[in-house]
Amino acid sequence: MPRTLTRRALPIEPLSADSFKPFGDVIEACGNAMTINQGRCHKFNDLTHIQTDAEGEVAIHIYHTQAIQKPYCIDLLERHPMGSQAFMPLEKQPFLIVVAPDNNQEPDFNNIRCFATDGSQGINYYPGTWHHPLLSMGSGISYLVIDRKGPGQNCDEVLIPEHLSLTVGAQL
Ligand SMILES: NC(=O)N[C@@H](O)C(=O)O
Ligand code: NI
Repeated sequence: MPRTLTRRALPIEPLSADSFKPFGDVIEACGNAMTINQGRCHKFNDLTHIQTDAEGEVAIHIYHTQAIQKPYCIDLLERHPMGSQAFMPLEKQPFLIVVAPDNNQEPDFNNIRCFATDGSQGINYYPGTWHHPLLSMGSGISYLVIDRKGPGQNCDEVLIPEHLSLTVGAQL
C-alpha cells in the first residue's frame, strides 16, 4: 500500500521589516517621508539597496503572474547568489513569501517560513536568500521586478525532501 504523503501546512506570519530582516528588506510607504516637488510629493526615501556583483548589471522587469491555487505545494526553493531580487506589486493584491535560512549551502528545511502581505508592501531579497518563486494570490498580480543580469549561474534551485514538503495558503 503506497504511503500517502501528508504535507505540513506552513504557518503564515504577517510581513514586517523586523520579521523579514534575516532575508531581505520590506519595501513600503511607511514612516517618515520627505516632501518634494513644491509639496506635491511625499518621497519615502532609500528603502532598500539593489545589489549585484562586479560582472552584473541592474535589470528592471514587469512580471504578470497568475494566482496560485490554494493550498499550494512548496516543493523547491531557489537563491540568487550574485544579486538581490526585488518585487513590488503594481496593484494591491495579496501574495505570500516563502523563505529559509541557509544550512551549509542548502535551505534549512526545518526552518522554512511563510509571510503574507496585502500587496501594499514589496520585498527585496538579499543576494543568496533561499526563497520560493512568486506566490501571487487574489486575481493574479503584476510586479515591478529589479534584479541582476549578467554572466554566470545566478539561480540555484533545490528540491525540498518529500517528507519535509509543505503547503501554504489553505487557511487563507
Ligand atoms: N525567475 C524569476 O525571475 N523569478 C524568480 O527568481 C522568483 O523569485 O520569483
Ligand atoms: Ni527568485
